[in-house]
Amino acid sequence: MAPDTGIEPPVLSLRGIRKSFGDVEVLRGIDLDVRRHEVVALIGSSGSGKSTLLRTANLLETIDDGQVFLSGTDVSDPRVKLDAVRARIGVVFQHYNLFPHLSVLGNVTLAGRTVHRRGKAAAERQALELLDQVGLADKAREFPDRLSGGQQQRVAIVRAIATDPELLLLDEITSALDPELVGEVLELVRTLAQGGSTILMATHEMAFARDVAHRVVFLDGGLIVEQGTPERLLNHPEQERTRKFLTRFSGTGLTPPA
Ligand SMILES: Nc1ncnc2c1ncn2[C@@H]1O[C@H](COP(=O)(O)OP(=O)(O)OP(=O)(O)O)[C@@H](O)[C@H]1O
Repeated sequence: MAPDTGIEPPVLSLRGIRKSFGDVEVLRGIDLDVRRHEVVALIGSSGSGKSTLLRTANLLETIDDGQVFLSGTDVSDPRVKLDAVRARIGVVFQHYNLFPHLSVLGNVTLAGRTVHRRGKAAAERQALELLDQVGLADKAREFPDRLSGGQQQRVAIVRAIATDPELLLLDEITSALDPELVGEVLELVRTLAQGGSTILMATHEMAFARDVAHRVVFLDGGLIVEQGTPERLLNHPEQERTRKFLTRFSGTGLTPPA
């Protein structure tokens, strides 16, 4: 689905975000918009601040300076209730973080019940529908430790979308998976992207970013160095730093940049 043309405010708008840990300034003034139905891939070296950026978007990390707007509302205003903001954003982390003492159905149902105060029966019905759509209905009564990593991560994604979030933040969601399990998780993200979800994802999967993202953003030294369509940025980077990063990446033999 094509991104919104710009009449509505962006779903996410980061303005002048700065964040330090001790003496180290990890984000040094980040401006970034994500429009409705847009899929934005955040790339950069390990330690460049991708996760920190995602965490500031969800207000899991306090910011030192700047503002975070969600659909036009300044949610970094201290008077805004954090839970209400987080309920509007789905987050999936590298490690699936499923509740081990709850079944798959329990994990997915809990999200709908907590955020939307849905009744148990309605939440379970919706959870089962979602699990069915991703081919995991037969795992509904299982506990997470009986599932493969790929299946657990797909459940984590279903849990994140069970609340109908305005924005999905995906933080290196395939990094902890065995290579043979990566495909099934990426396939689910591709389906969500094609269905019009608004997604900001930190990823090392360049081929996937090229395929699925509308825009790729290269982060380095706490700044956005360059951004553009996947084709432009990955094939014809304008900045020396982007070129170096992509060359280094291709040198690993993992995910060729072009
Ligand atoms: N809670 C924290 N306390 C102190 N330093 C932190 C904290 N979180 C992150 N950092 C530091 O901030 C920098 C950026 O980390 P971040 O995890 O955002 O990078 P990243 O680009 O996501 O890396 P990776 O690709 O390895 O996940 C790193 O130097 C990291 O050590």
